[in-house]
Amino acid sequence: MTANMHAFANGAELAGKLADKVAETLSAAITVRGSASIAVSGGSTPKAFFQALSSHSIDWGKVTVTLVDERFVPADNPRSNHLLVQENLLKDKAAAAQFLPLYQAAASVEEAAVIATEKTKAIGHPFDVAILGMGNDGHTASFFPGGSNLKTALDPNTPRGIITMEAEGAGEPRLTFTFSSLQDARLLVLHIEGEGKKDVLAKAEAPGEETEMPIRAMLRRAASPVEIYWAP
Ligand SMILES: O=C(O)[C@H](O)[C@@H](O)[C@H](O)[C@H](O)COP(=O)(O)O
Repeated sequence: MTANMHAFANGAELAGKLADKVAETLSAAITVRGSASIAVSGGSTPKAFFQALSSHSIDWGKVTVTLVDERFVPADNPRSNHLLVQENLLKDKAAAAQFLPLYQAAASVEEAAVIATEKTKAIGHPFDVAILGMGNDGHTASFFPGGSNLKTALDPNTPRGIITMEAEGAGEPRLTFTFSSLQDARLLVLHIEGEGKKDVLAKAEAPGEETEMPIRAMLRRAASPVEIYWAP
C-alpha cells in the first residue's frame, strides 16, 4: 500500500493538525454509522496530540477509545498507556468518550489477552482511526524485533484481536492488537517526531526483513494508506 508524508514545522503544529484530522474523521463516522472508534498508541510522542484532540467539540459520547497496545500493568502504574490516555486525552470534551482498556486483572498476560479480545469485539471493525507510533528499533504497536509472538502478530491470517508479546526491548509483557486488527483502519496514522525517527523510517522504507523492523509490515502491506505525520 502507499504511505503519505505530512511534515510540519514543529510538534505543536503537528498536534493541532492531526487533532483536526482525527476529529473530522470521528465526526464523519458518527454521521454515517452513529458511532466511531479510535485506537491510540502510548509512549512519549502522542501527549500534545492527545491534549489537542481532547478539546475538540465532537459527540464524544458516541466515540470508543482503546489502545493499540498496553504494558501488562494496572492503570495506576506510571508505565500504563491507560494512565497516559486518562491523563492526556480522556479529559475536557473527550472525558465523555467510552474507554476500553486492554489490561485486565487476570492471573496471566495470556488470560488477559483472551479477555481483552472478547471485550474489544464490541468495538467492531475496522477502526475508524488507528494512531501508530514507532520505536527506534522499528517496532510499532508491540510488534518488537525478536518478539515472542511476532510472526503471529504480523501474519495477515491471524484473527483480529489482542495477543501477548514479550521482547527484550519491551519491558513488561505486552498486550497488543494484531496487524490484522489495525491495518485496515479507515484513517491509519503513523505519528513520529524528531530527525532520529525520520532516519529510522528511511531505513524501514529500504529493503529488509519485516521481522527486523516490524513497521515494514504496515508500510508494505496495510490495506489502508499509511498517513505519516512527522515534525522535527
Ligand atoms: O506502548 C508503547 O510504548 C507504544 O505503543 C509504542 O509502540 C510506542 O508508540 C513506540 O515505542 C514509540 O514510543 P515513543 O513515542 O516514546 O518514541
